[in-house]
Amino acid sequence: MIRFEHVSKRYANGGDALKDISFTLEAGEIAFVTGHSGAGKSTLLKLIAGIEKPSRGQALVNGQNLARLSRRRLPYYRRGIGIIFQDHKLLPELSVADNVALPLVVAGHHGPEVGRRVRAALDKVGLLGKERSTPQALSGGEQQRVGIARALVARPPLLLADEPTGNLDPELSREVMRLFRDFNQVGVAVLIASHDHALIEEMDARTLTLHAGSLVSDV
Ligand SMILES: Nc1ncnc2c1ncn2[C@@H]1O[C@H](COP(=O)(O)OP(=O)(O)OP(=O)(O)O)[C@@H](O)[C@H]1O
Repeated sequence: MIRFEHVSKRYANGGDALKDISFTLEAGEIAFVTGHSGAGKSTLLKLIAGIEKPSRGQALVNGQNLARLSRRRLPYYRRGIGIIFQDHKLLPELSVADNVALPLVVAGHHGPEVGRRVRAALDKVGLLGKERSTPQALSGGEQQRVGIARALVARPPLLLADEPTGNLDPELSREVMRLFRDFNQVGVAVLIASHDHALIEEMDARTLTLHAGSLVSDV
């Protein structure tokens, strides 16, 4: 699913955010990316999401060479990736159901199939019955679960999560992690950037550790 070979990233006005990173993530695998603030976690996810381009090395994701990803192809490439943000980025003026439906609508789906898939995604995260609510009417944990439903509604084979539990208490964090495990168990590859060591230990999953842009351990 992901193959990085000697990948480096230097921002135009900065130093090396990533240095000579090599790793693979197989289809259906789950792994954490950890490291202190500024270690390069978000940069790694941004490369995979096609938000930034690698400066050196070869990065392949879902069969796409990221250095050759054109602006025109980007929307198609992105459909293969579900992305979950710490601040979930839900649109406040839309209902929960319409927020979750967005990736399907953008991909050109319409009609009853959209409603059916939105309900199935909300059911998976335990939020059936909140379809007509607005995001503001939900708790932080519920909003995060709406973000997860939206990331997964189009059934992407790869899920990226950047500090998905940053704003949640330990119990809700565990719940979100259980959801990731469930999706992983049905074959979705999951890569989670987090600095929550307690949670990472509890999950007992593969962990890539970055330090000042270098990959210092992969266990
Ligand atoms: N757009 C940018 N332009 C220039 N430098 C950047 C940019 N984005 C990140 N950096 C730098 O790249 C390095 C890695 O940043 P990154 O955000 O990937 O780290 P992180 O591990 O995700 O940190 P945090 O846990 O604080 O989010 C940092 O030194 C940061 O200042």
